Amino acid sequence: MMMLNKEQQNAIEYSGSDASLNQAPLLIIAGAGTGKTNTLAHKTARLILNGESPERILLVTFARRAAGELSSRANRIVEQQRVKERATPSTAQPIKISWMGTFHSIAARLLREHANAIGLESDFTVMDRNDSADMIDVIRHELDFTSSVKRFPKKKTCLDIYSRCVNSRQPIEDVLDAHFPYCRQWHKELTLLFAAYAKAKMEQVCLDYDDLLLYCYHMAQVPEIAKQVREQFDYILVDEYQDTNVLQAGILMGFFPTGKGLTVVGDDAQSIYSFRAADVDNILNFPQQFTPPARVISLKQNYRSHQAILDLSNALLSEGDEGYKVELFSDRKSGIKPKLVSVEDDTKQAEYIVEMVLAAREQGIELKKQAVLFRSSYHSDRLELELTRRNIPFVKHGGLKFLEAAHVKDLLSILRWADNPKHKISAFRVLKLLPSVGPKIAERVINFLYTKSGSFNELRDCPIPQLASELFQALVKVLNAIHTNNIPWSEQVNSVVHIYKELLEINYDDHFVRCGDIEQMAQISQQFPTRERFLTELTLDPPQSTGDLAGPPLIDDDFLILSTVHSAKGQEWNNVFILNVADGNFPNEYAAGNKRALEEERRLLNVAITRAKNELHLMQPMKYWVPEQQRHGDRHVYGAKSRFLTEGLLKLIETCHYPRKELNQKEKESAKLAITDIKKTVLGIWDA
Ligand SMILES: Nc1ncnc2c1ncn2[C@@H]1O[C@H](COP(=O)(O)OP(=O)(O)OP(=O)(O)O)[C@@H](O)[C@H]1O
Repeated sequence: MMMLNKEQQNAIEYSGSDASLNQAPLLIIAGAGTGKTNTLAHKTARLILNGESPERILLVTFARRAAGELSSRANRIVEQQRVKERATPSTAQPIKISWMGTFHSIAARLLREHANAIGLESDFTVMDRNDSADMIDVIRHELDFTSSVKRFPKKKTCLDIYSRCVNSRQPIEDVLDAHFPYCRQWHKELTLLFAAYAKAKMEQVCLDYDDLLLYCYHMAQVPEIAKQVREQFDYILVDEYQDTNVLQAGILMGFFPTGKGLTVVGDDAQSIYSFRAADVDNILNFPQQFTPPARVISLKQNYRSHQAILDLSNALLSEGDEGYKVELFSDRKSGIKPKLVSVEDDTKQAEYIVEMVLAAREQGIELKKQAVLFRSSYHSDRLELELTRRNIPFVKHGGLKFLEAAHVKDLLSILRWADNPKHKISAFRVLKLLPSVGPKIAERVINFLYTKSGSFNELRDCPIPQLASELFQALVKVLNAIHTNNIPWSEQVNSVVHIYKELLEINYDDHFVRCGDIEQMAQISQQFPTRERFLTELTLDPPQSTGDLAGPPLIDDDFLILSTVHSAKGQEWNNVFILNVADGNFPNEYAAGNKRALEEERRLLNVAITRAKNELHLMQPMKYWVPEQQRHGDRHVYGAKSRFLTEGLLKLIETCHYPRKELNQKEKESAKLAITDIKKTVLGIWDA
């Protein structure tokens, strides 16, 4: 078992739950790679080994994957310890912490448990973001906001505004002023729209992501319920606290106002979710919320990267405005200096990466120990082409989600509709899969169901075009059987798959390809104990691919990792390449005039840098491709040197050009300046 350092040990042993000692809650400020996950796993294991009941531990993580990882690590530690104590293999069952998951999934469970006390139906459906946007879209039209000459904000923008208001608990005027100034004129209409949206969700017994937190926040302020929840848990461990928003912090404070048994872990220098209204002040102000203030333990020893990489991270953060709490150090004092590689364009960028990745593999570093990180999903387009051409396997994280594939959505819609007959959006989607059924007929069927108070059985008498009749009757049978739980959960998805395969064939030319996903989905569903848990968890934290839920791929599979920086959080690789480190991208052009936004960009680059163990390559193309720009269509943009790469940082980096050419002394001097701004200026003359 690995040796824990002193700070890790202190954090693990600090209980924080002994009221007689007037113990304060605990804040662990853990810099990148300092063993945050490890410390939390040890802390959980220690509680179990001390005889605490797993049932009374609440574990809140940022993503479902992190919860699973934490629990299996804690299990391994408990197992090792038990074996050590008895010197024989343990026969005890693995520990099961049933109350673990994201804020959203914990909120959903608590709301269902206390639904009756707060006037909520316990069988509410959780809507995903696309469904929410679609519902808003319908209401926008119904309210006739879209027929005016001036363009009303798009459905996704409306949803973003709504979401910001809810998650930041700010009035709509303030949100519009701060984040959507171009929508200010629509303030009245948006208010009406959001009121109608809230009402429609209630009528259809649906909660969206933001509602889960909003309802839970209000529930946490009800003293009787807060007391019950408080008495249910002795220990509350919260990971990635830097990415919580005020609503999430309010939920914690509402349920656990004294902070007894509360430990939160986070890194102020990795807060990168302000677009979801995350507020870095939550972690900075945490200690002062309590009397006595929370105890703070900082983890500074980084076990991931060598010192040259940490020097770069420390320098980047020290030039920021926030006064970050932790300066990292490593025992590995020597290592290859990070590289800044300038290339002509994204074609050369891709060539360089392929060359370096293959060379590293020759030296025994597997592909999956190397990663290419980027800010936006499309940045890897050119590289993906090159990898495919050269037959180099890769897996991409972030970007289009598996659940967004049309056929997977269809399947889930059938199940969701069966679960909640009032779920109009799912009903609409499912009915339109039937031959000869368009929006009008679908609407008629849904209204018919409403008049029959939601009993699927009654739908058998609903008039339907001849061509759809047989499939419709079969569908109604399945919906009814599932809704009434006439067939057990273990068979429900299979019965949906059975009927859906016929619909798949009618609706998609490439149905053979899609069939595999559908069968996998049926398998995956069996990892969840109930239909409700399956639908809720999948909606809240969609897997990126079926592989995400199906467990690790085969041992001999090797593939390069491509990931957005946001999806790379919490991970590490031997060699890391960061694409398009240029102004306009790192930092993003929209952040340029805003101090707080600029700081978040700094943290984003920091997250990317601190994923690397040994080699770090910052790629600096002079121009790179940007598809579908609103005003310009596809085009190349010219990347000027990133403003984060100051003189101070450049001293810590080795700069080079690819393809390599020998530079004379004069060229070396001028290369340091990376004078690409001139091209940008010249082009800028013609910008509208
Ligand atoms: N005490 C220790 N001794 C040796 N290695 C350690 C120790 N603690 C953690 N590590 C190793 O350090 C690496 C980083 O740990 P971990 O992933 O838990 O860090 P983290 O704080 O969650 O990082 P980040 O916030 O950057 O994602 C892992 O490879 C882990 O095994």
